Order: sequence, then structure tokens, then C-alpha cells
Amino acid sequence: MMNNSEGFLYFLKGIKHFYQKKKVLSIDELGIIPGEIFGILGPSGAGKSTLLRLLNFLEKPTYGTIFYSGEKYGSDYPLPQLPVIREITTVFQNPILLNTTVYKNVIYPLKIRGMKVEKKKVMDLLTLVGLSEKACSPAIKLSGGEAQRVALARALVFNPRVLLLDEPTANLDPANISIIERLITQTNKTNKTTIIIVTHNIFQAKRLCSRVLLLNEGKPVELNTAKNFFENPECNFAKSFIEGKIIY
Ligand SMILES: Nc1ncnc2c1ncn2[C@@H]1O[C@H](COP(=O)(O)OP(=O)(O)OP(=O)(O)O)[C@@H](O)[C@H]1O
Repeated sequence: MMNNSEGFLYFLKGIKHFYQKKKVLSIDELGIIPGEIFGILGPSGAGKSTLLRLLNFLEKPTYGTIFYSGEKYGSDYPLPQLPVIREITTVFQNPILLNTTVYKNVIYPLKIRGMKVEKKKVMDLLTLVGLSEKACSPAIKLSGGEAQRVALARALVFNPRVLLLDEPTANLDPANISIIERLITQTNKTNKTTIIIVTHNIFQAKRLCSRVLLLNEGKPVELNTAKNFFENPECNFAKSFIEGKIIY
């Protein structure tokens, strides 16, 4: 099969995804560049979370192929094996924490991967998210913003190759948003982590992303550099979306 996947970490080709008989995603071609921060925008129900689920290989697309790191996965191929899946991690909007301490939550991914736990590194990470003093506190007693920061620390502790973020700062106050955004940028710069973020917050996308994709009703409407998208969008739908005129 001919493809243009070269140079991309992910390359989606002929993706169509259905829930029951409803087509919720339809993407002819989409490449994600290694080391970029890629934003997925769009009204509610546009298919953003579905796209993230496919990128995390939580489910197979109904049709089409996902090239990841040069290998083919998708409707005609099996899902990746555990070592590949474990390179990728998702932080959800309402993370589920284990009913134990903050510290044990953060080291959990190291344990299941059989990786060494270096206490100092874990504590440094907790300091970065402003939670070193709560390392021994039960995770269930945390506020929403604190829980979200633990979830991010837990995602970053094993230095993932891909970090998928689904509305990571929805419902958080500006202080928490800024801690999380700083860590996202820093992780991308320091570790060259490829980061794909779904956000309703166009200002956040503008602050963080190198490129953005605008989805509507499961289809790409505009794919552009963040700079061009926000300063000079190509299509009217994007213009209206940025101006907050899309009602959803
Ligand atoms: N498990 C599922 N079963 C059936 N339909 C689903 C399922 N998950 C999502 N959908 C439908 O697929 C469509 C896309 O949903 P998705 O959650 O990907 O949108 P979204 O852009 O992330 O929306 P939001 O911004 O509201 O989170 C919606 O119409 C939704 O109702």
C-alpha cells in the first residue's frame, strides 16, 4: 500500500469509525510529527475523544490504518502489543486515582512496567506539580486540581513517548491550569515527548500547540499551524469557532 507515513510518528489513513451505525469519525489522512504539541479542537460531539482513543489503541478503527512508528495497525491489523501500548499514555478529564497515597499512585506505572523506582526522581516530579508535601496523603482526599496534577505526574513518571491529554484542565482554576500547562511545555521541550491535547479552550491551544486540527461532525475542517489557525484561519467555520460563534 502506498502511503505518506514517512517522517510521522502517527499516520492515519482512510480512518472511518462507527458506533453502532453512526459514523463518528472520518479522516482521510492525518500525520502527527514526532515531538510536536498537537491540538485537537472542535464542538461537542465532533469526535475528539474518539480520535484520542484510537491514538491510544484503546479500540480499533472500524475502517482504516494507523501507522505508528512505522508499523501498521487498524481494521485489517491487530492492535499493538503491550510494549508499544505502554509507550503511550492518556490523562483524562476526570482521572481515576488508586485508593492509596499520592506517592504510590505516581509510581504505579513504574511498578507495572517493572521499572526501577528512583525516589528522588519521583519526589522531584511531585515538587514540579506542587505536591511534594502531599506525597503520603491519601489520593482520595485531594481537590480536583490536585488530583489532576497527580494524574499528570503519574503519566510522566515513566517518560512516555506519547502523552495524550483529554481536556486536562477543564473545570480547574487559573493557578492549576498554569502549573499543568508549564509541565506540558517543559516535558515536551526536555524529553521531546509528542503531546496531543484535546481542549475546548482555544486560548490554551494557542498557548501550547504547534499545530491544530479542527474537527466538526467527525471530519477535519482545518489543519494548520497554531499561528496561522489563530491569526489567519483558512475557512469560515474555523473563523466562527475562534470567535466563539459556534453554538454547542
Ligand atoms: N461508546 C460510545 N458509544 C456510542 N456512541 C458514542 C460512544 N462514544 C462516543 N459516542 C458518540 O460519538 C460521537 C463523538 O463523541 P466524542 O466523545 O468523540 O466527541 P467529542 O468531540 O470528544 O465531544 P466532547 O467535546 O463533548 O467531549 C458523539 O456523537 C458521541 O455521542
